[in-house]
Amino acid sequence: MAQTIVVKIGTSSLTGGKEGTLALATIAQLVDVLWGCRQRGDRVVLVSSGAVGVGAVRLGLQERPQQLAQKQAVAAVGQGHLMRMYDDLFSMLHQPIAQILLTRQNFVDRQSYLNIFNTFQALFDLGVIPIVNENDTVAVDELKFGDNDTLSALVASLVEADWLFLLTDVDRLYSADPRLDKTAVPIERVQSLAALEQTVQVGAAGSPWGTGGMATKIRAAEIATEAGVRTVITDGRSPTNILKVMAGESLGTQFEPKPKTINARKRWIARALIPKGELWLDAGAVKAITEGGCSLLAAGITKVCGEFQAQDAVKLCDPDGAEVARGLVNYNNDEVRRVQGQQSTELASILGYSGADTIIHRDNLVVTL
Ligand SMILES: Nc1ncnc2c1ncn2[C@@H]1O[C@H](COP(=O)(O)OP(=O)(O)O)[C@@H](O)[C@H]1O
Ligand SMILES: N[C@@H](CCC(=O)OP(=O)(O)O)C(=O)O
Repeated sequence: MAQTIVVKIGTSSLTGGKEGTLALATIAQLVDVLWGCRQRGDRVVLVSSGAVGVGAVRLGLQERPQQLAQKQAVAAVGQGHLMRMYDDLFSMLHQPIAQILLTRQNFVDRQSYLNIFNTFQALFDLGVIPIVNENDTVAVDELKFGDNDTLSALVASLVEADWLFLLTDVDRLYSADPRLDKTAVPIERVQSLAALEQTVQVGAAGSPWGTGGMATKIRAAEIATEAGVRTVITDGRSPTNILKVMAGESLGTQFEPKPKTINARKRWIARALIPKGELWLDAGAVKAITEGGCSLLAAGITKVCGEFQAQDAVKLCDPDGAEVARGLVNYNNDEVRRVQGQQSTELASILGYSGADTIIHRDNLVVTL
C-alpha cells in the first residue's frame, strides 16, 4: 500500500570533508531513494537543512554565523544553491520538486496551517516531491522552529505521515553522545519516551554545523509518534537505510507510534501553537480534565502566569507546575485572574458581561501527559 514518508536530512549529513563541501554521493543516493519511493506510489516530503551551512561554504566562511542578520543573509545564499542542486539531480530522473519555506507563524495561524495542508495535498496529487526548510531569511527568533527536527515532526503530523526518518551523522541514538562517551549503549527501539528521559543523555549542542543535537530529535519523535507517525533516527550517509527499514530491517533507532487518539485540530492546539501562558490547577481540576474529559472551570484555577488574549493557547499545570494539558482559553490573563477560584455562575457579575461558562471548553482542550 502507498505510504506517506517524511525524510529530514541535517546539515551534518549534507556536507562532508574538511571544507564542508556538499556530500554529493550521499545526496545523489538520497535523491535516488526518494525517487524510487515516488515510483512505487508513495507520497514523499523532504525536509532539508543546509541553507546556512551551504551558504557559508559558498561565501568561504569558516564558522557558522552567529549574528541574526548575518545568518539570514547566508541562508538566503545557501537556500538557492541547495535547491538548484536538488532540482538538477531530481530533473535527471524527471521528478518535479517544489520549494516550501515555512515560518513558525505559518503553523500558529489556523487559516495558514490549513492552506499549507491543502498545498501539500495538491503537490502530492501532482506527483511532486516538496522540499521544505524553515524560511530562515524572514523568521525572527521568537517565532522560529529553531531546528528542522521539530519542523519535520510538525510536517509529518500535518500530512498524517506513516514514517518520519531523521537522517543524521550518527547511526542511531545512544545512551550518551558516542563521540564523547565510548561506553555509550545503542538504543534500537523506543516504546515509551517517558522512560527514555531517565536513561539517555543528549548533551546541548550537536555537531559544529548542526543545530539541535539529539535533544531536538527526541522532541521531534515525541510530536510525531503522538500523531501516529513511526519515527526513525538513522545514518544520513546511507540513505538506502530508508528502504531497508521500511522493508522491516532493524536499523537505527525506531520509535513506536502511539495510537491516534486525538484529532488533527487538537494536535494543532497541542503542538503547532506556542503557549502564551500557564494556568495552575488544583488536584480536583487536574483529575476532571485528565480522567473525566471535562472542560476547565474557573473554580479549579489556583494561579495564572503570563500574558495572553482570549483564544490564545495556554499550558495547564498540576499543583507542582508540571504540564498536564493545553488548550485555547476563552478569556485574557487579566480576566482569568479575576475569576480564578470562583464558581461559573459568578463570572458574569465579576467581569461585568456575560461570556463563556468555561475557561477552556473540552473541545479546545488536549491532555498532553
Ligand atoms: N545520546 C546521543 N546519541 C547519539 N548522538 C548524540 C547523543 N547526544 C548527542 N549526540 C550528538 O548529536 C549529533 C547529531 O545532531 P546534529 O549535529 O544536530 O545533527 P543534524 O545536523 O543531523 O541535525 C551527533 O553528531 C552526536 O554527536
Ligand atoms: N534551517 C537551517 C537548518 C536548521 C537545522 O535544524 O539544522 P540541522 O540541525 O542541521 O538539521 C538551515 O537550512 O541551515
